[in-house]
Amino acid sequence: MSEHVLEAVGLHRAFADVRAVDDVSFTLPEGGSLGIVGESGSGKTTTARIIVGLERADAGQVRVRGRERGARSRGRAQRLARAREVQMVFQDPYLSLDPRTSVEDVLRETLRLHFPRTDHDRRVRELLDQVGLGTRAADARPRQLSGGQRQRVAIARVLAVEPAVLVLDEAVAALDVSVQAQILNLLADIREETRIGYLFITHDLGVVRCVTDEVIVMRQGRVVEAGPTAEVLAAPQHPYTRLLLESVPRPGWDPEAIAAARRAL
Ligand SMILES: Nc1ncnc2c1ncn2[C@@H]1O[C@H](COP(=O)(O)OP(=O)(O)OP(=O)(O)O)[C@@H](O)[C@H]1O
Repeated sequence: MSEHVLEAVGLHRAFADVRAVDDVSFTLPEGGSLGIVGESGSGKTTTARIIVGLERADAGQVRVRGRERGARSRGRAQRLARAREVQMVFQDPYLSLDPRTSVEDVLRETLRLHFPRTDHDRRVRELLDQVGLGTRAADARPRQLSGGQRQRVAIARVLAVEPAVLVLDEAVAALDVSVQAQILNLLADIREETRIGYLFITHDLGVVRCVTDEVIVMRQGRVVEAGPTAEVLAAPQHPYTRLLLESVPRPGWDPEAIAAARRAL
């Protein structure tokens, strides 16, 4: 068995004449956390969507625990098994939560689908507990919850599937800074407990610093720098990474300042 829970090898994806993803490779160790950073349009989301299976690659391979992730799965059992390999948390959980379904029912639906023969009462309580939602939240509908609570529900739902890898695409970008910190702490705790591997897609170097062990920096579809997060942030080798670091107005980035600085690069 591979020591890497996730491997991306030579991924390519073009849209017309735009090379959105241009020979991207990386590995994620079991229980590890890898950040993908880069400014808007650098290819982060397309890479994430290929990993999850929402987008096809023109070339390259994605392997989970050493097994190639096929393009299409036939049959229900295969589709469910594939879903258990990689799950995704999006920026806005509101869009992916049904407004009429209570938190508890969201979790029950997922558990029924993936684990029809287990005790769901206990597991629902465990999941709520794991994401720091009280039993009172169990009956709530999404609109009755704050943004941070909704993101906790989205995280509980993906944990219910017990995935090998969690892809988080700007998962805290829409939240207030103090709530961001709570969710990032929660994700760090969950990683320690579950050993699920994280792939963090973000434009925010603060997030990368907080929750990743390794980072890759993308520019125009290519990986321009890769390494341990602490090293890359402390001593960036590529001018583009240095530029990204210099253009960080806390707590996030100002895309216009980056664009202006890039033109001067
Ligand atoms: N479905 C699509 N059709 C055409 N072009 C696309 C499509 N998806 C992405 N692109 C293009 O591919 C490039 C990479 O986009 P991508 O969304 O992956 O970058 P990103 O780094 O995630 O940016 P952002 O942070 O803004 O989401 C961009 O030039 C984008 O316009």
